[in-house]
Amino acid sequence: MAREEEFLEEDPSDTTFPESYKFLDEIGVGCTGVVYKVILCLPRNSMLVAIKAIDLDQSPEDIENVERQVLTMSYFFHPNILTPHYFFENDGRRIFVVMPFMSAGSVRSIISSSFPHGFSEPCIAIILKQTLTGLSFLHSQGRLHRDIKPGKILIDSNGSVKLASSSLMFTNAPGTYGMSPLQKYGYGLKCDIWSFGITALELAHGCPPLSDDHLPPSNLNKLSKAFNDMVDSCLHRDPTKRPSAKTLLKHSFFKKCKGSSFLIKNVLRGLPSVEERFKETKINLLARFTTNNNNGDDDAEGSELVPVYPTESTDVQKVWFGVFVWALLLECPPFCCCLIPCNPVSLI
Ligand SMILES: Nc1ncnc2c1ncn2[C@@H]1O[C@H](COP(=O)(O)OP(=O)(O)OP(=O)(O)O)[C@@H](O)[C@H]1O
Repeated sequence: MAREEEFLEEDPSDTTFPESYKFLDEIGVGCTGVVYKVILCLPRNSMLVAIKAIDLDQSPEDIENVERQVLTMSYFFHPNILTPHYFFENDGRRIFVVMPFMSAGSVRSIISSSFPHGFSEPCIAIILKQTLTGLSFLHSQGRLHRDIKPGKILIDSNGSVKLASSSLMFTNAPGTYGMSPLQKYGYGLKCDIWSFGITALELAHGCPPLSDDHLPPSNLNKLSKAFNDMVDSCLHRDPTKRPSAKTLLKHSFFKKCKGSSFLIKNVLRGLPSVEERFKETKINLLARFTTNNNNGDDDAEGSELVPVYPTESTDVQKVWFGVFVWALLLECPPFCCCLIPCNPVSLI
């Protein structure tokens, strides 16, 4: 029996005590808390897992809402969806979500550490195809993802790719931000396709279309027609004209997709561990923070240094503005159809 299946058969009550776990390292941080690499210490089945500690003080949601969302996520079983094993509350302030440990971490952290100018197209195709397969599954269940981005795409050491989520939503969830246009026009799932297109650009260039000066990277035209055409279709200004995830999977860009071994050889081999990469990110941020704090500011000396953790969330409006400027600068880029006003709601 696979170790993961053994773990799931363990008496759940044993796995919902913090004492059952040994916290090893921080491996990431999100908007709502820190993610740790952890060993489950139960005598029979010790194994590596990841635990996301959702800090309820930082979360806009109340505890019942967070628990309901995590519970919903745990019902989705698909090879390309990261399904949490368990969750439990700790001291009334944090919810620990226990999930499979994806040893290569997120695509965002891989890009930041080792691929600042993006991946080769065969690698992009492997990552995106598995992501899209997971997304297509969610959509077939009538669920929106709402947060497709490289930070939510996780890779394991065997090259398998899983889509993580903190907040899956019912397509007809009432009263939620951005939901009214979705309900009115009935194309809610297509906002995930838009985000998927932006994610594809980020994988190809190492950054989303929001760099400080908004200039497109110099290698923008080196991408194949199939890639540009695929992104183009995702970023269509009219959501009804964007393909569904299922249709997109049939796009020629994914036709000759290579296997996971190609990803292992060309991306994962030699990659620093996820904890080393996170440590490096923190050091870099602290250094940048220190420099900014001391630049021409005499009063900064002696002032208290507060380390700022990187959050991997992107400022949506900035991304859209970035795409807008890229499209203008390239005159007739493949994704010029996304020349739209920078109003998030108009895009959804
Ligand atoms: N299961 C996991 N295995 C390995 N690394 C993970 C795992 N889950 C998260 N990480 C790492 O931690 C980082 C932060 O994850 P997290 O889900 O908190 O980010 P986030 O997208 O900002 O979250 P949210 O917006 O839901 O708070 C990821 O980008 C990834 O590098």
